[in-house]
Amino acid sequence: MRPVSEQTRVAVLGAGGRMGAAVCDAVRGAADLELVAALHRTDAVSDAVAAGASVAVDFTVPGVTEANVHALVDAGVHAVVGATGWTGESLDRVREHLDGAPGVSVLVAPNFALGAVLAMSFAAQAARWFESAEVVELHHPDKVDAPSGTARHTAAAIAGARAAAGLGVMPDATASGLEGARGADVDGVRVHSVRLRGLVAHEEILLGNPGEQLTVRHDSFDRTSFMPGVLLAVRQAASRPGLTVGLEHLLGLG
Ligand SMILES: NC(=O)C1=CN([C@@H]2O[C@H](COP(=O)(O)OP(=O)(O)OC[C@H]3O[C@@H](n4cnc5c(N)ncnc54)[C@H](OP(=O)(O)O)[C@@H]3O)[C@@H](O)[C@H]2O)C=CC1
Ligand SMILES: O=C(O)C1=N[C@H](C(=O)O)C[C@H](O)C1
Repeated sequence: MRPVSEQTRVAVLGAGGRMGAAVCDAVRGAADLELVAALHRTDAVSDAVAAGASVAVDFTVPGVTEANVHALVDAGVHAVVGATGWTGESLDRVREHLDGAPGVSVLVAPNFALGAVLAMSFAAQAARWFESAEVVELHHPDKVDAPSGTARHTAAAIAGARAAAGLGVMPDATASGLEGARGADVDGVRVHSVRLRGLVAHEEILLGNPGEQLTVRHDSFDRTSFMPGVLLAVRQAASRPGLTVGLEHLLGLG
C-alpha cells in the first residue's frame, strides 16, 4: 500500500450501476488510487467534494451527467466522464465553463476500451479510401440510449475523414420502405443499433468499394475491458486541463 499522501482521491458517480460498480472495484484495486466516495442517485455531487475527491468518475446516465460535470467544475474537481448523451452543444457549454476554471480538467470518452478506440481510429483512417461506410453497434438490451455514444463518435470521425478527402454523399438508391430501415443518419453516415440479450458492447464498421469490403470489429465481452482506459484517464486528469473528448487523445491517436 502506498502512503496515503501519494494516492489520488477518487469519487465515483453512478456507483451502483453496471459500470460504476466495476470502476469502484478497479479503483479499490489500484495502489495509487483511493476510493473516497461511491455515490448513488440519492447522493449530491457535493458529497464527492466533501469527501475530498480530486477526481470524479461519472457513469450515470444521459440527461444527468452534464449537470454533474458543471457542479464538479465549480468545485475544482477533475471529471472523467463515461456516461453518454453528450452533444456538440453540451460539450461547448462545458468548454466555456472550463475557460473560467483554469487547471480543471474534464475528459468525456464515449468508450474507454482500448480496442474500441483503436477500431474507431482505424475506421476513420480507412474511410477516405471507400465509397461506402456504415456503422453497426450491438449492445445488451438494458442500454437506454441509441445509437451508442461510440457509434456516434465513430460516424462523426468517418464523416470528418470523408469531408477532408473531398468525398461526397454515399451511394444509396433507397427510395421507399419502412421508416428506420436504413438506420439513423449521423453526419451522413448510417448507424444501425442492435439490442440483444447476451451481448455487452460491440461495434462493426463496414467499408465498401466495388468488389471489396473491409470490416473493422470490436467486442467488449466484459466490463473489465473499460477499466484500463478509465484508470489511465484518472491518472492523467490533473495534467490535462480543459476539455478532452475521446480517449484517443491520451493514447497518441487523436
Ligand atoms: N464510456 C464508456 O466506455 C462506457 C460508457 N457507458 C455509459 O455509461 C452510462 C452508464 O451505463 P451502465 O453502467 O450500463 O448503466 P446503469 O443503468 O447500470 O447505471 C447507471 C447509474 O446511474 C445512476 N443514475 C440513474 N439515474 C440517475 C439520476 N437521475 N441521478 C444520478 N444518478 C442516476 C444509477 O444510480 P442508482 O444505482 O442509484 O440507480 C446507476 O448507478 C451509460 O450512458 C452508458 O452508455 C457504459 C459502458 C462503457
Ligand atoms: O451502455 C453501454 O453498455 C455502453 N455504452 C457506451 C456507448 O454508448 O458507446 C460504450 C459502450 O458501447 C458500452
